[in-house]
Amino acid sequence: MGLQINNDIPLREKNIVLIGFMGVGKTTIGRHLSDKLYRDFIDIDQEIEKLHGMPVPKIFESMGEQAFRQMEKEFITKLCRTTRLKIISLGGGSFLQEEIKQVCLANSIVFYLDLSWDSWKDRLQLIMDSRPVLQNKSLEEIEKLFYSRQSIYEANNSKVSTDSLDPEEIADHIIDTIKLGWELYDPASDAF
Ligand SMILES: Nc1ncnc2c1ncn2[C@@H]1O[C@H](COP(=O)(O)OP(=O)(O)O)[C@@H](O)[C@H]1O
Ligand SMILES: O=C(O)C1=C[C@@H](OP(=O)(O)O)[C@@H](O)[C@H](O)C1
Ligand SMILES: [Mg+2]
Repeated sequence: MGLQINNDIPLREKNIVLIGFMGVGKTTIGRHLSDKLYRDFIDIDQEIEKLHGMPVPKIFESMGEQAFRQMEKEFITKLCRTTRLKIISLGGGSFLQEEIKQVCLANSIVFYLDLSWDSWKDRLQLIMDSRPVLQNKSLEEIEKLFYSRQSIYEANNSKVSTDSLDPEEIADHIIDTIKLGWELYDPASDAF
């Protein structure tokens, strides 16, 4: 069965969902988008952390990755079905779950932050300690994981190549793209 787009939500009110590999900047750029578009920002990892009162690595350690994936699924599914006008940054592994992918594509505008491996590996030290999936892996193993996940992010509405752009430039690019879409496909709406 093909994807069923939810046409009950006006395009301008759809949540904007950011996807991409760990460390590409989903959380950082989501915050910029939220400031620039005057919309609430929801970072799924941070919501799960608040709910359980511990950081993601601790959740992985004490409850296991399976439990974390289940929380991700429940959280994202509910948000996508019940909210509008939000900026939502997912965790890099969430699109591995088919149900999450489907619910995001059906109800929101999905933006892929695409960063090359060469640029990404310069960022590894910044994120290494806070990403349990990267623990105890060699650079070669991480590279394999990086490439093995690229295809899952190809399910998107739009993507931006983020190499050599700073977060503000990336956010501006996303806003330009989204506004063009609004003007083309939802010109009559008075919403934002
Ligand atoms: N465009 C960018 N250029 C340089 N560094 C960036 C950029 N975007 C994010 N970063 C840095 O990369 C790290 C990971 O960013 P983060 O937003 O947490 O990524 P994600 O949520 O995709 O894992 C942070 O230290 C952040 O400051
Ligand atoms: O890719 C992954 O499997 C994960 C990515 C992380 O989020 P970021 O993509 O924001 O780093 C976080 O959800 C968790 O550590 C697992
Ligand atoms: Mg993040």
